[in-house]
Amino acid sequence: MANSGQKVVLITGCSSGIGLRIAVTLAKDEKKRYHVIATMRDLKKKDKLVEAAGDAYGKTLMLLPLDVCSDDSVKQCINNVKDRHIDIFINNAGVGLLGPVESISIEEMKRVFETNFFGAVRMIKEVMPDMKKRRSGHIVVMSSVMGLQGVVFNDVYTASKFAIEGFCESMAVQLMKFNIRLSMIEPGPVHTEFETKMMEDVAKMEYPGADADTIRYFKDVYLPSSIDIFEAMGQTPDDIAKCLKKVIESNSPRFRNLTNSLYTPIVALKYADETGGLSVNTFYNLLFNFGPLMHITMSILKCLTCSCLRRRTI
Ligand SMILES: NC(=O)C1=CN([C@@H]2O[C@H](COP(=O)(O)OP(=O)(O)OC[C@H]3O[C@@H](n4cnc5c(N)ncnc54)[C@H](OP(=O)(O)O)[C@@H]3O)[C@@H](O)[C@H]2O)C=CC1
Ligand SMILES: CC1=C(/C=C/C(C)=C/C=C/C(C)=C/C=O)C(C)(C)CCC1
Repeated sequence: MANSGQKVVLITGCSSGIGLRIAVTLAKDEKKRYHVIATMRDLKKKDKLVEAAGDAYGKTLMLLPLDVCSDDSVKQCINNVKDRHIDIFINNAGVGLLGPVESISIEEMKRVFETNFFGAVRMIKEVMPDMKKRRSGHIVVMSSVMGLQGVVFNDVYTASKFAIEGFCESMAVQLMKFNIRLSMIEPGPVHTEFETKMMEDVAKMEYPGADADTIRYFKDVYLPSSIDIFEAMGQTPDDIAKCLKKVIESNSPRFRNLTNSLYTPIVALKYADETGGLSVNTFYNLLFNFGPLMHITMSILKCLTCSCLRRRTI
């Protein structure tokens, strides 16, 4: 149970990746300011989290089952929280989807929206009324850089993150009247199971309905560039957890939070040209004209940021 003075934080999708690291980081806060309720849809997957939490498990961290796609599961979980009192709600659960749209069934697309959009909305609907009554609370939504800028062959995933961005942009104004903060975290590539799961799905893909050229652009042009970008720009779940901790500990939390400054110029393109031509053309050139150069550019970038050159000059 939370001590008086401790903030109750509920997080979705804590079986792996970013959610797991956020749960552990907050539960291990040196001043013990947080009582963390880490949730996952299948408690059989708890071992990694429990191990990473160490001594904090059972003290500042507890577990509850929660599937964001189920009304019953969401209600039951929130009803199991003492007085339904949640100070900080972190909506992290999410799934990816990659590939030519022609090859993806509408059912698969709906699953992505069910989790990334309706899952988040279902959670917010459940926790928000109690926050409104108390005139306090902070809702943090794990969006993505793909909630701000579309990325080729990520069409449906991008759409699901744009949807939640639009929802939050509208909600933030109303919530401010109730003294409830709303923040979004917008990471670029992060090394988690998200990446592994998508690559496994891609390896299994047979691309029904897609023509040979589209498959070639996806497999031989997009995928190698994407792997280069993950290698050069990829952050760790710990980077994201630290960024989120700063956001929840700020006196005036930012609404939008890009975690990787290397993405700022990419996102800025659409605001620099209201016709949208600049961003579409730049992305086209980056992928189809400079794609092969991407590997070299990213290797140089990686080298510069890993500080090996700087170390050698000392
Ligand atoms: N990795 C990346 O490059 C980026 C990720 N993000 C976002 O970060 C968030 C976390 O992803 P990440 O940690 O990378 O990926 P992981 O795949 O490691 O983690 C996703 C988590 O979401 C959970 N989840 C999926 N569906 C449900 C559901 N219906 N109910 C409850 N939990 C569910 C998974 O649980 P289970 O184990 O049961 O499947 C898992 O715990 C996502 O919202 C993602 O879109 C944003 C930008 C970049
Ligand atoms: C920037 C960029 C690319 C790829 C971006 C990627 C791969 C982003 C991944 C973001 C993730 C994984 C977000 C998760 O929510 C391209 C299209 C290769 C070429 C053009 C420039």
